[in-house]
Amino acid sequence: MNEGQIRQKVVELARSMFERGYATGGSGNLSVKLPNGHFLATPTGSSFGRLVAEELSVVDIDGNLISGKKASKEVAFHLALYRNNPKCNAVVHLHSTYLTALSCLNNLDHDNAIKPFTPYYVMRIGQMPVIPYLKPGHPQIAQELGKRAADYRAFLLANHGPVITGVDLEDAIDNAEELEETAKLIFLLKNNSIKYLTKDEVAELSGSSK
Ligand SMILES: O=C(O)[C@@H](O)C(=O)COP(=O)(O)O
Ligand SMILES: [Zn+2]
Repeated sequence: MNEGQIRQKVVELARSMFERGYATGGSGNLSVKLPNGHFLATPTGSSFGRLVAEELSVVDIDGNLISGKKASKEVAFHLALYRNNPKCNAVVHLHSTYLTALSCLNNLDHDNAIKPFTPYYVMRIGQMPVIPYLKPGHPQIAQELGKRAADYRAFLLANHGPVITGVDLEDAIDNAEELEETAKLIFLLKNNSIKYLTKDEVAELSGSSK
């Protein structure tokens, strides 16, 4: 895909997420690596439902604005993920309802916020570490994500929401949507005794990609 096609894809997929309730208002941001090594990112304050292809921000790996509107306040953490994980070619950050609700719970396991109970969580995400609460836009979020970038595909920002990566934009969005559905199941199942996957069942799935 050339840059023009990638811009159209960003607008179309972001709108689809907005229309299906994965993003609301002006919350969230996303970015994708361009063929020339720059990054296309959503402008700060933009809504996933109303992105304009020509207005998307282009930044270099150091966060310098190359063209378009001022980039998301979280662009530094997107870049930290690209810098530290060569397999990462797209990043999505959401305030999706169930993952954000999960991010507000006390006593989360900070190594893995979701104990596996469905195979697709293991295949798509594996483990999701929790990043202690920091104000949105805080530069330390980038440091915390950068340290863990090579080992995980998704992260939960405490009292804030998820950050999900992918090998391309579709992959990152599919990961995000499936992760949100997994979080929804946690709340649906909350008064029931969950049969978690056993260590052997998780091990059997861990080698398989989605
Ligand atoms: O929660 C926040 O303020 C940001 O993390 C966010 O989701 C939207 O910020 P922008 O991408 O700068 O609009
Ligand atoms: Zn946010």
